[in-house]
Amino acid sequence: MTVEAGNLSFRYGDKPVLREVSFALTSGRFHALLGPNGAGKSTLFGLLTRLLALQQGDIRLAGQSLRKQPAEAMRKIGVVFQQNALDLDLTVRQNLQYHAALHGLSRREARERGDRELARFSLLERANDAVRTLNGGHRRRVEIARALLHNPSLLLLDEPTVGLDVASRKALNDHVRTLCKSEGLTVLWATHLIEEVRQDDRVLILHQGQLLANGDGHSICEAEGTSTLAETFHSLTGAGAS
Ligand SMILES: Nc1ncnc2c1ncn2[C@@H]1O[C@H](COP(=O)(O)OP(=O)(O)OP(=O)(O)O)[C@@H](O)[C@H]1O
Repeated sequence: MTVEAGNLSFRYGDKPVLREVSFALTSGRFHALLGPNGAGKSTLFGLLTRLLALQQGDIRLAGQSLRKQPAEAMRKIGVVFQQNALDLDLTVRQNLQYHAALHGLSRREARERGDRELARFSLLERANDAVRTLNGGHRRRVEIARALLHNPSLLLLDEPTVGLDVASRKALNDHVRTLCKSEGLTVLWATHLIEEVRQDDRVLILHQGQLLANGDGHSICEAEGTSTLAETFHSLTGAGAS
């Protein structure tokens, strides 16, 4: 699904947090939204998911304006927020069923789709376990499975690897990339960690509310005269390079 954001500006009170941010996401591609802490990534996610009301500019999902046809546009989105949003005392399957019911899926559909997603994440055997008994990496997988239950065509993930160890971070990142390829999903993955971004990704670099770079990693490096994205990120934001 295509996403077009035009001229987005946002302020909390009199504090500007996003400044005239414009970008387009290509259907079926993995996009990394890279920015240091406080860059405005979560605020941008808030606008994309309508948790925050647009103040200036517009967002079009598959050509539909969030200002004019919000409900229709929102149905195509799956979201994984930075904070855990699972009920720890419910089982994995109950969490999925609850979410599916919110999206109007029948019990049978919910069960079928839930099990399909869990199988894809190698978690089917944990379906009847309380989420509390899962490790952090598995909980995040359940959150992604849940976000995919209603067959969205855009998956938004806001720093989904926070709190995970290096191996789990890499596994989750690889998994979402595989999904992107196999399902034709459009993905926007927000992170402040350069190691989660690849040179051939579409990359958006956000710093202090401004989009400083937007394009495929190679072209961004070429434009900056650097050889790696880590160097580019460091030279643009002063962060991220070791
Ligand atoms: N509700 C709020 N009220 C006032 N300021 C806020 C609010 N939420 C965020 N901010 C400020 O807006 C700026 C952008 O925050 P945001 O959370 O969007 O950035 P981020 O890139 O997601 O960073 P992080 O990775 O730390 O969450 C920060 O300076 C933050 O302190």
